[in-house]
Amino acid sequence: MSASTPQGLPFLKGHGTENDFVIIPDFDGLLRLGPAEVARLCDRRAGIGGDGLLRVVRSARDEAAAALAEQAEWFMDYRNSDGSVAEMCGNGVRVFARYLVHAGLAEPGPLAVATRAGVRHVLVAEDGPDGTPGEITVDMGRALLPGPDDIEVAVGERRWPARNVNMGNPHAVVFVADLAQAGNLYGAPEVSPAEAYPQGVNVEFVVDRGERHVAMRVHERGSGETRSCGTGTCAVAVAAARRDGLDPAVTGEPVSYTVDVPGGRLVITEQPDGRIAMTGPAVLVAAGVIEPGWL
Ligand SMILES: N[C@@H](CCC[C@H](N)C(=O)O)C(=O)O
Repeated sequence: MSASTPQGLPFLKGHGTENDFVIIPDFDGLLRLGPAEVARLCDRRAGIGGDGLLRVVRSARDEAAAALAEQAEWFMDYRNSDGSVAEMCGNGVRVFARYLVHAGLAEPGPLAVATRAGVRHVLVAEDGPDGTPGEITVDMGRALLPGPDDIEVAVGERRWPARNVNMGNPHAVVFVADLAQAGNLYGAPEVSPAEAYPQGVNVEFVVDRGERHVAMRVHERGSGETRSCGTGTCAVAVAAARRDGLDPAVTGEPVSYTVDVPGGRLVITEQPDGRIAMTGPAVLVAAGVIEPGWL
């Protein structure tokens, strides 16, 4: 038995600040989606198209999440568009929560989602009276700021020092004078020392827009340049706060940054206990059926 029907495999398409995903409901974990199948589905010309894929499966039905099943009924099996697996996706988890509510699998309000980085607690706001979808806030956990201190990112002849921030997945955050300095980002920026990121890295380029307000571009591991990265915005907010001499653990006061991305805006708040809340939109745009036999 598979998640396919005789008519084909149901899918949806959604995005969070234009970081877009193919959503595959596979509640009982019956599908075998390897890297090649994921890359085909995410192909923007020959497939559905997306920066990544979200497989919706009961935690108890996937060995990667079975241990979390008591805490979170649903597991977000996230893959990058090249088919690689990543620990966490901040925009993806908002879209995932939107799907659960849309499908009647969860109510608006608090909701737990299992991810490879652990359980994430999500708050889905009620839709507005005019039907405008409510924003979604995610407790993204704590940032780790591991060494080394000598990380450098290079694009062409330009080099910058970078901050290593781990949000469950790895990030290198670079402050630049102008976002255009990152170039076309058709290829991955060079990051050194390579040993700092044995599994690859997401790279954020950041400029200041105002007080506690920054803008960024991102080159994502496994997906290339995208129009947003939720975990990246959290990494950027923490790196910007430390650069600005702000640490909620020291002051006892939460610190918020507005982070603009090419696809929209996210608000990131770090609490004195180090937990980071990300608030932003999530949109479902289409639903359909993949032709039987195509995949
Ligand atoms: N777009 C995501 C991050 C997706 C995973 C990333 N490409 C990685 O490989 O770590 C987000 O919104 O956080």
